[in-house]
Amino acid sequence: MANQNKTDIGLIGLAVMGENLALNMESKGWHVSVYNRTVPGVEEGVVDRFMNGRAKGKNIEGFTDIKAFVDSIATPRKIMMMVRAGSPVDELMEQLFPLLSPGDILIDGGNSNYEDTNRRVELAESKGFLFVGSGVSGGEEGALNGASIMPGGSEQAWPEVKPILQSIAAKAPDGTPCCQWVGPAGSGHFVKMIHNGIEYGDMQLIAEAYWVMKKLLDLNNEEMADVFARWNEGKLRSYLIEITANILRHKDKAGGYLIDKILDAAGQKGTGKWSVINAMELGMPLGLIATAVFERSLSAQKDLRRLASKQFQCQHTQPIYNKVELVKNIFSALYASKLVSYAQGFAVLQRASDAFAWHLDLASIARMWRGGCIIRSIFLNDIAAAFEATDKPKHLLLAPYFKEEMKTLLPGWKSLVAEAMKEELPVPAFSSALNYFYSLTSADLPANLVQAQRDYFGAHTFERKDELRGQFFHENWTGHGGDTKSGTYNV
Ligand SMILES: NC(=O)C1=CN([C@@H]2O[C@H](COP(=O)(O)OP(=O)(O)OC[C@H]3O[C@@H](n4cnc5c(N)ncnc54)[C@H](OP(=O)(O)O)[C@@H]3O)[C@@H](O)[C@H]2O)C=CC1
Ligand SMILES: O=C(CO)[C@H](O)[C@H](O)COP(=O)(O)O
Repeated sequence: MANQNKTDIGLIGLAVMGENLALNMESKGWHVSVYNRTVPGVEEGVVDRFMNGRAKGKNIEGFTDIKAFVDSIATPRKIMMMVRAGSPVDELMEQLFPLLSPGDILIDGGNSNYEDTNRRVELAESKGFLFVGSGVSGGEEGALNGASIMPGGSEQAWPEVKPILQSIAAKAPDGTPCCQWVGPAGSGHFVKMIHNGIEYGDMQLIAEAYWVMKKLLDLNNEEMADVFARWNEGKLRSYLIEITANILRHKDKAGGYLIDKILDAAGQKGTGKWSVINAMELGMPLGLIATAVFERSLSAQKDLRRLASKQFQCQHTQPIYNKVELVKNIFSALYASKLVSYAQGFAVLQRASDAFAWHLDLASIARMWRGGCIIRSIFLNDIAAAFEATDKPKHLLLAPYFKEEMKTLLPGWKSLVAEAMKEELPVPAFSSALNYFYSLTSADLPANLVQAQRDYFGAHTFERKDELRGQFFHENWTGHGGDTKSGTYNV
């Protein structure tokens, strides 16, 4: 009786994601309470605008008082927060704690840092509540019609939240919901962070493909849109390739193409940077995503680039390339580099899973990303299949299918990078991926010299090829050093 007339779920934060998720939930038959803070003179009337606008006539209750909002929800309460990541989540939790009952569930659907989520899961559980840190991807459209949802944290909460979260998730082509339990603590947000890092990589790679077509082939926007649209029918079929074709065709209200009027200074909200920081912490190479992050940073230094461009005139020859052949090579560079990026990203997930005992199911993660999210693409099926194989690959690029793909793509890929370098045209992600591939496939690397240098100046020791691994040696390189060695730990 206590739950009579109460709502099924509460949602806090009526910005683009929260508003659309609330409507999505309602459309799946859930009775929803919504709340947004009111900041006098700054942020007023958000709830009223929603309730009198898109939520009008729907099974949604709006609240501006947080206690009334909490009281309106059936217990155990499920409250999803879709607010700006960082301190707003902590502030909200502090406001909510005194209003909750034991067993209530908080879901953070924002792009929170996974270490914050680790802490919040512990804090909420210490107070008798459950906490789910869930990545949500899909932007405005996904939030409304089906997102990819990556929940982790208090596992006890999963049976309670599963029906709602899976109902609002996208469905993969085989009908499975793109929402499965990821693992404990902040694992859901870690997975979302790597998803976003891969998103950065995909976007940079597509941007480089666009740039080569524009600068070396002199293709116009419609011609480039045709190429992307054609690629979207094949192995590169993906949401980002599809929207790139649409973006290139989009006309500005004032005339001309909008793409040509957008300033080339990219923004970033942190998840790409965190991916790289965490990969470094785990000792894992994530060079393609790092390159994508740094390229956004360099793009933002527009004034400096403008100045530098006047002092070093880059030498582009006239476009004399064979269009068909160059477009084929761009395809090879894009597809092969994308494979490298996903291989790097999944390797970081595996390392994090091992380091934090999360037991991540990489195939399930790949399947979850097939629908709803920004990086959804056809080739995630092949990635899932590779991780599901009985003979699990040590590295994604060593899975039989991808190994053959790389062999086919390599000639066009390296030719494209060489051509672009000669033309002084930046293709940092294509070349970062190629260098990674060359290093990965080199049994020998010049790191012997790095080790010698470290030992020469700091007695950091080295292992020898002619001795068993794990034994560390120091050489008295100058004849006047001592025998004392530095520690052999790696940080
Ligand atoms: N936009 C996107 O494509 C995606 C966003 N996300 C994540 O979802 C979350 C919501 O994103 P989005 O909808 O884009 O909007 P924003 O990231 O702009 O977040 C705005 C919301 O946060 C609320 N907020 C900000 N500060 C506070 C605070 N101190 N206390 C309470 N509420 C606060 C705002 O309330 P107010 O209106 O009062 O300012 C508003 O409801 C973010 O974590 C974002 O990273 C995830 C996937 C995709
Ligand atoms: O999470 C997302 C999609 O999955 C967001 O769109 C993401 O915040 C975009 O990141 P950035 O602003 O750093 O480009």
